[in-house]
Amino acid sequence: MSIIASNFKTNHTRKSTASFVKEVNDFLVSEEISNDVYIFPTSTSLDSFDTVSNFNIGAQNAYATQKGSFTGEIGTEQLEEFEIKTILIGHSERRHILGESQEEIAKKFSFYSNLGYKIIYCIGEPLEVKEQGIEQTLEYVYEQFVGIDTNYENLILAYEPVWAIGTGVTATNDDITSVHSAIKSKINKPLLYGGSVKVANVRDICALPGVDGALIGTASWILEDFKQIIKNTKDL
Ligand SMILES: O=C[C@H](O)COP(=O)(O)O
Repeated sequence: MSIIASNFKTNHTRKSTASFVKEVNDFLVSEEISNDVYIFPTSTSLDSFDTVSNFNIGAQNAYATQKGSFTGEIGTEQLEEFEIKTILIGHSERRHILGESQEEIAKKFSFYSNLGYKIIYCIGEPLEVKEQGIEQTLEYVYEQFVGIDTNYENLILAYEPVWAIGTGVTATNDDITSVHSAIKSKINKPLLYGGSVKVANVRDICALPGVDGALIGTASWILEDFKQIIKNTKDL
């Protein structure tokens, strides 16, 4: 069954997040949707939300600590206040804009997996690598598994080609299936696709072999679009 996840990135306020989450929850109930749905709000919008069991709220990021002197970061003390047990790790914006190294990412993965968190772990290649071909792409992607326990039971993977994120350029079905089938042949975990997924293409993408759902940014920030995305994949 398709997994649908929304990464709010640096969008929505505490107030708009609360109403968004409530609307999505009501929608899942009224439409009797049993797919797993996730929303990753900003850290400032985390809260104790009242949600059905297949709807989870997660953190976009947190430091590998319970608490301490890590200015600007949050740790498990802040997450546990709201019973958050789900986290995104390895997102390309943290790798490429915020400069997180594979070593730091692996440390974070190890910390949160030891605590049993559900981890959505992101991988994906930049354009210059994609242009070198599928072998180089896979080589690059496999490097992003260094230090990562891919047998971890609470792991979901998300393949997000950097060149497709927020650009409106979705990977072709062939691009997606070739990378997904290669990853799937090595790692037996749910694998989401992310990168310019929207209402118009989510169903086709989620129906591809080796695709277990979608991690969505831009299109998921609009409530009506996110609800439609969930509806379009209800039976997949
Ligand atoms: O985490 C989500 C991805 O970065 C995809 O973002 P996008 O849907 O805006 O391309």
